[in-house]
Amino acid sequence: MSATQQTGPVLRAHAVSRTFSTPAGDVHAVSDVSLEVGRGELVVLRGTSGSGKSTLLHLLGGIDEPTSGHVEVDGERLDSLDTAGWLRLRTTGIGYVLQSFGLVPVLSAAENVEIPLRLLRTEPRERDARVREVLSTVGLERHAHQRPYELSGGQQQRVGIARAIVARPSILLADEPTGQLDSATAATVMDLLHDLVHQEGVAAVVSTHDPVLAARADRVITLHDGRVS
Ligand SMILES: Nc1ncnc2c1ncn2[C@@H]1O[C@H](COP(=O)(O)OP(=O)(O)OP(=O)(O)O)[C@@H](O)[C@H]1O
Repeated sequence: MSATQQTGPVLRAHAVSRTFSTPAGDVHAVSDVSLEVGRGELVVLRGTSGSGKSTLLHLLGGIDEPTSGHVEVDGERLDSLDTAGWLRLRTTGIGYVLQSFGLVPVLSAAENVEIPLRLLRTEPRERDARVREVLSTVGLERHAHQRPYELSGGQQQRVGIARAIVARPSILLADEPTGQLDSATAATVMDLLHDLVHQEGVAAVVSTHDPVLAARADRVITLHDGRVS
């Protein structure tokens, strides 16, 4: 089913749990979490360090598998996808924004942003037009040819966000995307995420420790010892 045909929540987690077996015993990182996120909705995940935010984001994005429960993206269960379905989801279904930006240092801003479109073998003219469009959306049209080291932290994260949305994903996941930024820059990046989510109609889940940033969300979910509190 295509993203545009989907009318219900884009992202659904059904009673997901993730337990890690360690030499010191089982760690219940996420316990029985259910949530639904709709198109154009920005949900912030809050919680103290170790409360399970990263683990839950990994489960929502299919980077890790739940010990029990399941996740649906655009109505499809992640645990039922075949290889082709999985590739489609990883290239066009989910965009990730990383705390450390994750940019390729030898590539320009535009070349970093176009990576997902190259993987999708998008035709060059269409690719260039979309890259220009998203760089403009994140306010970096005049920095397209600069390498990451020539950009500020906030600008680098804007490149990371542009790369995450360039293939028009249904879902945007961001783990502490402002964790390496000063508070003023963090606020502008969070505002950008908020505007993008509404503009692009993407369902977003963003983790942050910062209550000021959380206030910009449409909805806040707080985790405590792996459970929604
Ligand atoms: N691969 C793993 N093996 C064992 N334990 C893990 C693993 N990953 C996470 N944990 C544990 O699961 C719990 C939740 O960790 P998680 O990283 O999800 O928390 P968090 O809320 O994202 O923390 P932070 O805000 O510090 O990033 C912690 O007790 C952590 O030590």
